[in-house]
Amino acid sequence: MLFHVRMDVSIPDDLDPDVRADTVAREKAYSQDLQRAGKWPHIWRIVGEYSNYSIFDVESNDELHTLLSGLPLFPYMRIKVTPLATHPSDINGPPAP
Ligand SMILES: O=C(O)C[C@H]1C=CC(=O)O1
Repeated sequence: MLFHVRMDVSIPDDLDPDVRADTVAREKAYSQDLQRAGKWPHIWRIVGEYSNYSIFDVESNDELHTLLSGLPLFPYMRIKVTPLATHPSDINGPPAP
C-alpha cells in the first residue's frame, strides 16, 4: 500500500542543542534504514520549509502508524497522510508487488 505523507517539523527554540542534534541524527539514521528496507522509497524537501513530501510503501495503516510514530522527531511534527490508489490512466499500471 502506498501513502503520500507530508511532514512539517517544528522543533522548539528552547530545546537543548545537544538533544536537538542527537534527535536529528537519530531521525536521519531511522529514515535511511527505512529507505534501505524499501518502506520509504521517496523523500523530497519542500523548498523553503522544514518539511518533506514522502512516499511510504507498507502493508497496512497500522504498519504506517507504527513507523511514523517511531520517528525520533515525531513529537515535533505535524503529519498529513494521504492513501494512494492506482490511477486508471496510468500507462505503467499498478506498481509491481
Ligand atoms: O528533515 C525532515 O524533513 C524531517 C525528517 C524526515 C527524515 C529525516 O531525516 O528528517
